[in-house]
Amino acid sequence: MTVSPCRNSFFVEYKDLYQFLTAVQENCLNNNCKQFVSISLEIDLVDPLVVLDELAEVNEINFYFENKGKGEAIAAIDAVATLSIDGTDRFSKAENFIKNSLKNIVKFSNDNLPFSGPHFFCYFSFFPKNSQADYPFSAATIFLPRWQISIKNQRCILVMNSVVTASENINRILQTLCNKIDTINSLKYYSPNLEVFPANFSKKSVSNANHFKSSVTSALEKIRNNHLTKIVLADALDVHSSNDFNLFKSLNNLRQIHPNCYIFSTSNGKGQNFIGASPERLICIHDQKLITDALAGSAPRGKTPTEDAANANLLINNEKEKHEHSLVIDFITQRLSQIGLLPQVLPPRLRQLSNIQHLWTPISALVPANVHPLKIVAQLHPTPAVAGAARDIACAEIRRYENFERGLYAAPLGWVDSEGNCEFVVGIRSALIDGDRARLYAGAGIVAGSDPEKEFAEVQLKLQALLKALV
Ligand SMILES: C=C(O[C@H]1C=CC=C(C(=O)O)[C@@H]1O)C(=O)O
Repeated sequence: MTVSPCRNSFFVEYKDLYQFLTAVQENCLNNNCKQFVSISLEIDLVDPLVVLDELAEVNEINFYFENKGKGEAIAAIDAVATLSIDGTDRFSKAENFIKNSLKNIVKFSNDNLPFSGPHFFCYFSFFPKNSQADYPFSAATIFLPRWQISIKNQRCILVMNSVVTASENINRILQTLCNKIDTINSLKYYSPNLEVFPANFSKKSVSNANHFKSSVTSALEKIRNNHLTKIVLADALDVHSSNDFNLFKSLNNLRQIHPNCYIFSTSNGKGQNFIGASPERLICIHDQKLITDALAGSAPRGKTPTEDAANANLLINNEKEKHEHSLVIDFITQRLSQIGLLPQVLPPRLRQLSNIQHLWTPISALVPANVHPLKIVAQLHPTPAVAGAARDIACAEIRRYENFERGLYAAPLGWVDSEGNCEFVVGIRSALIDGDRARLYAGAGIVAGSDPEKEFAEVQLKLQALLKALV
């Protein structure tokens, strides 16, 4: 079998790649084993969201992650290895799965390619086990994608992860890669316009306004009685559209409307997707430098610059909002210290989104090489920005007050690479999409001094920002 030509620069690497695969296969023969190869190549610039839209199949798992502000986007399509589990030890099992898989992966890559090499994509549920029996996602899913397309600094990298066995036809692997590059090269760059059509939606709150407000009132009573100091209560909105939701257009809208949020989407390979635009980074580790966000305390954006500045000023000086925020800083610094890190609290600032602004304090730390990113995720999730304080009491109360499954809402999702780099966000301002149905989720932190009316309005504001993007 001969391999037909594709992109010019691929020829440069072709000989090396052939030799690499032959050597891997020889090893498989000698040791009677199979191995994974992770091949990274630079390709012509393409929008990973377009690739996702064109190449993802309904029956395959996938993941999309974009931060427009950072000029980064990554799409992971189909899986060569997957772990789906639940339970309180889901983070440590995920860590072991990644570590064991990496022992059996051989990399082919030029140095200095961004997002090169194997990346494991992970998403977790808020609680260790979902109580809704037919909730469509496991409490933890970790996968090594078959295809990964990413953009960083205007460079586009394709990663193919594949299995090599003693009997594998190496030319077939190369032909598959070549065909994929050709297909991707033939895709048009998408014009980044907003596509907001007059919505033909019917909407129904899962709880109803009174249920939410009376839960806040009851929680405030528990706060007064010192049962807890903070609880984050969420609301869900069910939306029924006259057509199936268009994920690609909805994600494109989200990235236009929320350029400084993390846009994410993941599919379970059975037709359901979880998507959103989150302002909250759980952790990002790059070259052992960790950064995490304490994000809590909110105010609406103003309609004029003067009103906006007044709202910001009120937020920065509001004792109730500052208390709500400081509980998150205290929790994060304590939890990082417990695993031997030395957290540095950076100067506080505002995170201003299109419709809402938040108190924001980034926290940094150096991560020793022996501390896996998922150990830190396990240590931090859920922070008081999405659960409350004391955490376990708040989580038990959340189960009692909320009459829907949180599932992936407010839980970590992101990627880990083979060098200990990672990025995880908290899946807030999110929606579960199933054909023509969507369930939207958003919440608000309740502390002493919270007003049920205002908290309800804050949640509605967050839900509207998401709803506006759905088509
Ligand atoms: C729990 C959510 O937001 C959290 C993150 C930022 C600000 C928050 C607040 O001010 O209540 C929440 O703690 C959500 O949007 O679903």
